Amino acid sequence: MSELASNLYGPDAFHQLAAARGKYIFPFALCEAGYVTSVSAGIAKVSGLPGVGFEEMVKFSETLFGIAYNIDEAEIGVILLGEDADLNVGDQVERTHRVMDIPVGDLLIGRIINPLGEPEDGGAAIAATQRLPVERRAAAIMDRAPVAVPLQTGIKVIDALIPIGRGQRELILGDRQTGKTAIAIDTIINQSDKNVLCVYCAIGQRASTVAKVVANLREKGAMDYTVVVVTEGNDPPGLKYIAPYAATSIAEYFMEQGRDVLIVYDDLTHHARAYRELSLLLRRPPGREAFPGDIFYIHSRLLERSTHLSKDLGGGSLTALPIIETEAQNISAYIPTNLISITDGQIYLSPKLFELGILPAVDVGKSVSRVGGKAQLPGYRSVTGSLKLDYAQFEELENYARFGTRLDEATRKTIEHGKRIRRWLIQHQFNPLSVAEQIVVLLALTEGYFDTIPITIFDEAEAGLLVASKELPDDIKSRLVSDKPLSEDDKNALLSLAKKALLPFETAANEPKSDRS
Ligand SMILES: Nc1ncnc2c1ncn2[C@@H]1O[C@H](COP(=O)(O)OP(=O)(O)OP(=O)(O)O)[C@@H](O)[C@H]1O
Repeated sequence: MSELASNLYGPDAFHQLAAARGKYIFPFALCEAGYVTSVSAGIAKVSGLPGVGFEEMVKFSETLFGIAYNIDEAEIGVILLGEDADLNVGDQVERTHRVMDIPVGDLLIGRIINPLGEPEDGGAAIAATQRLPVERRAAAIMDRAPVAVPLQTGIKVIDALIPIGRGQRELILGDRQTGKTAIAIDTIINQSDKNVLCVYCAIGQRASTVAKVVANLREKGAMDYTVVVVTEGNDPPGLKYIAPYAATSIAEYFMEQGRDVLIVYDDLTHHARAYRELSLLLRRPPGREAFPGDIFYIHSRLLERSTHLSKDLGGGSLTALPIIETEAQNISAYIPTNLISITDGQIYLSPKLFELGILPAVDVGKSVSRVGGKAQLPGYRSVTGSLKLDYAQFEELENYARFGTRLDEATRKTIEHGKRIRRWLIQHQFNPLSVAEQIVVLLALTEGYFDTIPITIFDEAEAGLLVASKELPDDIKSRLVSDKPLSEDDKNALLSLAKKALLPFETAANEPKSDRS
């Protein structure tokens, strides 16, 4: 039955089967069909499909499909993958004998599609020759290689202090409107010359927000190497639920070709809510915050698919940047803690820093990268030495300094140094910096060259040094991005360049009284 049935929908395949068997088969076959017993927002209950498998696609009409999700003897619960307006009790449902899949391939680059593989950019239908199931098994442990190559984001605070490696899962979390999407988009934009393909998966976002993101990607030329998978806020919950899995299959296809891929899930809070909605409608028992018991599993099986494949499998990588929205800075809520424990680190965005205009509003103390440090370029490691510690000390001392306490010389110096680190970490959106540009300034900063420059003219001084760094010999520039630490000679060359470039900005007094930053 199954061999025959799997060919029900392909007449050519049917005749091939007949020829292979060498006997005549009637060109029609029995079809297993049931009927709809109830319909509720995004879910249909169906009776009469005794042979249906878990996650099998079922067909309601030429345009409406669903995924069999709750399999009971009497009835199955189906997640609808489209609008249910025309679906009525009593309508016929057929089995398709296949699981849900999505077109994959180079044809998708530069396109905007929905999780069913249909174009959303007004372009031609996707004529991909290959399809992959949306739910796939993650690579086995022996098929994985350690994370060893950095994924440069072009964002100073991340590349210097919370580095990300190719194949890593790094969570971006923070309250609403704290710049989460901005970090992901800047990272995509920075991949223009890095040979990294990108997949941006918008889950349950407002159409205007997605349009803005796509416009920014287009303007910066990033659509040339990006696929956008989109579901909007008013889409059925079934589409929102499958969106990240479909996007991951598209990304995995490229990874399995040996390419480096970056995927952004924006955001998994909407995904978790869509799954909660479906689970409650399917009458699955609710748990904490009314989420079903397998809410951890839906995210862990998704993020486990991001990895760095071993050389034997082509050496491709899939780096994931899942985004989660917190409420009232509560990072210990259910979904954020789940995601924190699944991923290899998190970048926490603080609304307090955002209000102060310290953008990107990354809270360095609450952010961590558990595997990226090993992948960070040695050039960074030679210069970032005490940066994190100096900054943490500054943040601690800054609180005391607020009370107007009289400060000793050492404390005052630590605070002045910390202020300059903070100033350096501020970076405008759409302004990614190259590795060389970051390391040149970073070295001068950690060596205290900026401490004698009034903070009010810090930006001008930094810009002056960046202009001067363009004159660096090419061999030094290439060594900055190599896999070797900086030699003493190179360090000295960089420092003497910094000294010369910063000289005009220095003043005799290194503690401006009008300093308000
Ligand atoms: N580094 C930056 N420099 C300047 N503006 C920034 C920066 N980062 C974010 N912004 C601005 O902050 C606002 C919020 O950013 P964004 O939309 O990325 O936040 P979000 O946390 O993703 O929001 P939401 O919760 O709605 O998803 C935007 O107007 C964006 O332009």
